[in-house]
Amino acid sequence: MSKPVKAAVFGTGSWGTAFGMVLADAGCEVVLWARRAGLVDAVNSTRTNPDYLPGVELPRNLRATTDPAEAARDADFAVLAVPSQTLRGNLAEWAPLLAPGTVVVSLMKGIELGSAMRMSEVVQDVAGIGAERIAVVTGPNLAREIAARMPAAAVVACTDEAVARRLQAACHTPYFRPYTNTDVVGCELGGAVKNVIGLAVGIADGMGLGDNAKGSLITRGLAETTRLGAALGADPLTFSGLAGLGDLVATCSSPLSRNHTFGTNLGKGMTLEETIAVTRQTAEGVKSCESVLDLARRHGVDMPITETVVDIVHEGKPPVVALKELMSRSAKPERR
Ligand SMILES: NC(=O)C1=CN([C@@H]2O[C@H](COP(=O)(O)OP(=O)(O)OC[C@H]3O[C@@H](n4cnc5c(N)ncnc54)[C@H](O)[C@@H]3O)[C@@H](O)[C@H]2O)C=CC1
Ligand SMILES: O=C(CO)COP(=O)(O)O
Repeated sequence: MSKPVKAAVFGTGSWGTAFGMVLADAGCEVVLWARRAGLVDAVNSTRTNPDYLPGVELPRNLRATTDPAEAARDADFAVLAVPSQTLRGNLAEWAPLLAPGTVVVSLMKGIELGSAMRMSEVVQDVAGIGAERIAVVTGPNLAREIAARMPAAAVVACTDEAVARRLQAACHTPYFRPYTNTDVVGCELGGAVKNVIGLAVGIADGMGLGDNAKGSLITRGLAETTRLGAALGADPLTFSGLAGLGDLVATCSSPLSRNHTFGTNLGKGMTLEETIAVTRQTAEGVKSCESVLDLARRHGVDMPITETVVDIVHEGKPPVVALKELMSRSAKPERR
């Protein structure tokens, strides 16, 4: 019998834990790395993650450790599931622990502030490994639904299709259906910008603007994501797939989405401070709206919805004023 695939998951939050379950259900031996010993003890002794996925029973072939070296040892895949803005610092510690053959997998949907780098670029920069050893998992994958083993499709992207296929096999279960893609740039941008559009739709929902506004924001949000992608060399068709439209639909319709909920609270009139205070998990779009806009400006791409989100979230512009400005932009053809 062949040895089981070993996966280390760095980050025992909502998605790290839920994706660890997917890998375990697909037959991998999974080790989660967590910062806090208390959480590691809970995972190993009660087979639950009470902080992030209360009430969900974890598979037997999944355990946790606070020791990154133990997690990384002999791993076929090192899966990264920490907030995007902490990745650089975290990976500086973990990269020396990775074996030369380990494939690094990013679950993160963000753009780094300051550098405007995608997560796979940060991995390349910090770990010094080639693009053929870096993969991305993205798509409409709300962690709580996946942890309940509700059906979903996803994209596993790597410039090396053979590596994408290996990862596909490692995370394919009866309820989780991964498709391969070699357009890493498009897949990462789809995930990162959808969080920003999710904030915009949440704000509109909080303001009670209705479903036409939601449909309009999703579609025009996808248009500006596609423009950015085209400028960065992505395949525009990626954005009509799971990493683009699929993820937007899930995030923008679900009360489980942190970005959508964050936006809804702002749209209802909460201040930024109040909204942050009631948000317990990572809402990536809050920081990444600024780095996405930075990236767009570096490439001369117009992203009016993203700009509006930055104005509301970081410049304190009242949503009603921002809406008026967005609606009174000059008339344009739908495609340009
Ligand atoms: N939750 C979801 O449904 C999905 C999340 N994602 C993406 O996955 C990434 C992780 O998100 P979640 O797991 O949902 O977030 P989370 O907030 O549930 O968990 C984040 C984890 O990172 C750890 N962490 C926080 N700061 C850290 C630091 N400075 N150093 C090391 N670890 C730190 C936390 O302790 C926690 O274990 C994000 O980029 C998110 O956009 C992608 C798809 C689905
Ligand atoms: O990316 C997600 C679903 O695919 C999760 O969205 P939130 O981070 O907004 O919860």
